[in-house]
Amino acid sequence: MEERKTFCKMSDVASEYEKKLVTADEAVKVVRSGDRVHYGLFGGIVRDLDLALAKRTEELENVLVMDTIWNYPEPPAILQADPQAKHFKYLSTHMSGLDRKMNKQGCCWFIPVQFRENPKYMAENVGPIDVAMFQVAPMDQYGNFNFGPQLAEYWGIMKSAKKVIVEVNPCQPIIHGMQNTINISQIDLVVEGQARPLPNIVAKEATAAEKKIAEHIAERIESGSTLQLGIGGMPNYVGQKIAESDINDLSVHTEMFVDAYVHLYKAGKITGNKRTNKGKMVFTFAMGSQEVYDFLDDNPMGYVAPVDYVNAVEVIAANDKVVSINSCLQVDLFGQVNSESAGLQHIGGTGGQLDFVMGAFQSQGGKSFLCTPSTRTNRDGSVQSLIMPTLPQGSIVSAPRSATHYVVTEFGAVNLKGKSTWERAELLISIAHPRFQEDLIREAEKMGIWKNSSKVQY
Ligand SMILES: CC(=O)SCCNC(=O)CCNC(=O)[C@H](O)C(C)(C)COP(=O)(O)OP(=O)(O)OC[C@H]1O[C@@H](n2cnc3c(N)ncnc32)[C@H](O)[C@@H]1OP(=O)(O)O
Ligand SMILES: CCCC(=O)O
Repeated sequence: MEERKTFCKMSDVASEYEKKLVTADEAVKVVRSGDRVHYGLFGGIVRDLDLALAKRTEELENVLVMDTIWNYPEPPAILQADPQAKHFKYLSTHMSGLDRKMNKQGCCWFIPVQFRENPKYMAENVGPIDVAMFQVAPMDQYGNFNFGPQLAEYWGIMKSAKKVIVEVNPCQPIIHGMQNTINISQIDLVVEGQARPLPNIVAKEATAAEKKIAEHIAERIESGSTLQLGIGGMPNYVGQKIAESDINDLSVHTEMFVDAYVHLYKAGKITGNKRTNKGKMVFTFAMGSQEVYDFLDDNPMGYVAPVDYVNAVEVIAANDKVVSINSCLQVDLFGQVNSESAGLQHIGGTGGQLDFVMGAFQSQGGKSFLCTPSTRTNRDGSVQSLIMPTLPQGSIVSAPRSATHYVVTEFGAVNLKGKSTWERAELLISIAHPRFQEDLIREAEKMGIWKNSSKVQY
């Protein structure tokens, strides 16, 4: 990005806005064949600009378009216009269910990332970003546009962006925090988009196994903890269990802000009495129901910050009793955790899972929990154990065995830190489904990681 003035004089703000204001169709004319375009993050991904770019499909070749998680119900307009990916290649640094579907159809690719490092990848590694587009709230009297409840790697993207286009969405809430606005002087073009509510992500109801998992975790949370909860029915149910318990004096330092925090706040459980950013609920993006966005709107307790701050291991660890709760897909008997793939099929990125696993462990009195139901019923009706001897071919190790702290299934929670290979095998088998335990013991014996065997049996 060329050097830009940081701020506009207040008297210039309105005229600068008028000069830069164009329609979506005019704005996307800056995109050329071969360009790399960023579409924005989470609930700030552009819609009107996507529709306008789709109209140019036939005249463009080899345009790379990046996002994080596409959360709208229908695919991007550019891919509806170009389902064979002949003109646009779509790339995601995480992937939602819909991104996964597009991936299976061959028109969406994954970029593996460690979430805290995303700003640096965007600034220095992906190559120049020719056009960065993202949604913002309407401009204020000082010429600043609020990014809404998503910040993560925006400033990294801005460092390498040659052109910056904002799509104003009056439904973007105003979020308090650090580096949470961009000035009109830092923007090339402004498009006034439609007022579109942010994606309403309602957590699934927790299953019976997830409820048991949540209970095992809630038993291990002490008053005075700082929480990081992931997405889904299980973390939400943990929130519900805490709200009903006598656990008190909780704080929030989390990657993603979800509904559970609103419920905990309403139950009087959040005091914000932690060491860093006292009184603030710190996050790098919010994704939840409309209640989350309404709660955070102009709420001085909310504090959005860049992901290289929020997810930095030392920043997480600076608070005491950090409790990190995330889901995974499979765990092997060494304690290696796969949260990303079913064999070769990509499911979702690891995001900030490892950042919080490491940060929580380093925090005084901290704990991280990686959770999975003990079994999965496949489409053909067969049941498989998700505690397995080794991860299947093609699986991704998201948390290495050296990092894994607590693993939780509906049968209990075990702490693997400092444990030998046979102790790990024993602990993990103790929380596997009973119908698979004998098989797992036999496999552990063959692998040389059972107490009475120290040699691999070929
Ligand atoms: C966003 C945050 O959580 S912030 C904190 C840190 N980040 C993370 O922890 C990221 C890593 N974790 C994740 O991405 C998620 O928690 C996941 C993918 C592990 C689980 O997410 P959930 O929403 O609980 O999974 P869900 O049950 O909806 O399954 C998602 C997909 O994975 C498939 N799947 C789930 N479990 C398995 C499994 N054990 N084996 C194979 N496939 C599986 C499902 O079939 C589904 O596929 P489909 O939508 O293509 O049919
Ligand atoms: C994009 C990051 C989301 C996650 O951590 O899962």
